[in-house]
Amino acid sequence: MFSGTPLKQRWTLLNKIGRGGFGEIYSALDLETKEHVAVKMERIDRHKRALVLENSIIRRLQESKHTTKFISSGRNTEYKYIVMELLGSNLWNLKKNQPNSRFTLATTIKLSVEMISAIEDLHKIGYIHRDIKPGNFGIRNSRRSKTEEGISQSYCCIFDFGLCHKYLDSDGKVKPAREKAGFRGTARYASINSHEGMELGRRDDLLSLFYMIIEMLNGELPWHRIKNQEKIYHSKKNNTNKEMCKDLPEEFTLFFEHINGLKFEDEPNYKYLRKLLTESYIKLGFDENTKYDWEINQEVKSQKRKSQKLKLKKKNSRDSKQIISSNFLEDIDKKNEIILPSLSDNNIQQINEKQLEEADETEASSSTMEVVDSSQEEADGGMESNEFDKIFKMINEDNNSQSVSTHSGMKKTSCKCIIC
Ligand SMILES: Nc1ncnc2c1ncn2[C@@H]1O[C@H](COP(=O)(O)OP(=O)(O)OP(=O)(O)O)[C@@H](O)[C@H]1O
Repeated sequence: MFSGTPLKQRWTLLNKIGRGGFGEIYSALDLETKEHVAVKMERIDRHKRALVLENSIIRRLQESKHTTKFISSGRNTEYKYIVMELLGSNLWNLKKNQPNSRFTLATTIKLSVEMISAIEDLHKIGYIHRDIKPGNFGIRNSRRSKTEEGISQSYCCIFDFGLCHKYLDSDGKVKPAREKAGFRGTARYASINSHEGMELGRRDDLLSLFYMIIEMLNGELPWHRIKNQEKIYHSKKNNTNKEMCKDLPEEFTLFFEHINGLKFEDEPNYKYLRKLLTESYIKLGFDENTKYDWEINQEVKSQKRKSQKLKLKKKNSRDSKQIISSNFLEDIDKKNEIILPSLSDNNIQQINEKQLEEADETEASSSTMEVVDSSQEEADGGMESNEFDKIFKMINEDNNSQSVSTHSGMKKTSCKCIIC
């Protein structure tokens, strides 16, 4: 599909990382900075020009720390494209990888506070999103959490502005609602107003966010398995917010009540919503050091890796000692003369490194490794090491032992130690 020629002689497309209703997203290499970026493409002949709108919104949102950094845009004979900062996983994929496909309260609240700000920033420039869903929020690599100027940026970013709608007129006033506007968005997260074909306003983005929050916490929404849009609408009507919030801190009910009480033209109180969630976060005993779920998973994984490496190291060390001591005993039985491989620290290290590499590969394909208590391992290994040292010491300390190098590089040792 692509000629392989870098876009503007600068960005070489690598892999497809996303595909949506409006286009395709690729990771690409910036030949100038050597950094990876994201490129969103849309066919030039597409009659709905979502990418043009998206381009304009991303550029206007650059003041916000909750969106991707705009890098460039352009077109070739087949495609229009936007080059932007490459984010990490979207929230849908992150949630899917959690146990029971749900986030903890701490992670959900932290993300929600950021998402409220992202939505507020978009509203401030006069647009509503109309497609708030987990696939449209991405996590910024923490490495990039500061701009070149050193300004700290948000961890959670909003993207995909192809369905946005301008709700403010040129005087900054809310445009009057159309009688019938038609359904917009993704059925699972769309507000009831959208199902009823009403003009969507700022409240509707937040109502979609509310559904997202419930889904992040419960794993799924009551209409999760329903495909038919009409049936989803009825399920939303039948499932009261009270029911959905019943096991959650009361702040979630207050959150819903605030947005549900808004009229089309009303401005949501974003600050109040953030405050509600933050209060609940503090009450639950979390603080700024509380980690996101995937960061904890990462730590557990790396702990497992470390323990596994340690376990292998100990095993290798044990094996080499056993080989040496059993060879030693066999040989001295036979002829009062032994041949010891010259296992210098270096050799042992090389063998260990190789086996550790193999272990790493094995681990990459296995997700169910046991966590080993490394402190216990340390103690076990230490004891055997002493036994090993003892035998070696006996050999080395024997005044009568002589050693000569053979042509194969092995040490031929004539031994008269106390064991013999
Ligand atoms: N800047 C980015 N960095 C990393 N991944 C991205 C970026 N932009 C988009 N993606 C990935 O591509 C997916 C689709 O992107 P986007 O939602 O912008 O496309 P779309 O065609 O409008 O999709 P949809 O029709 O599903 O709304 C996202 O869910 C995300 O996983």
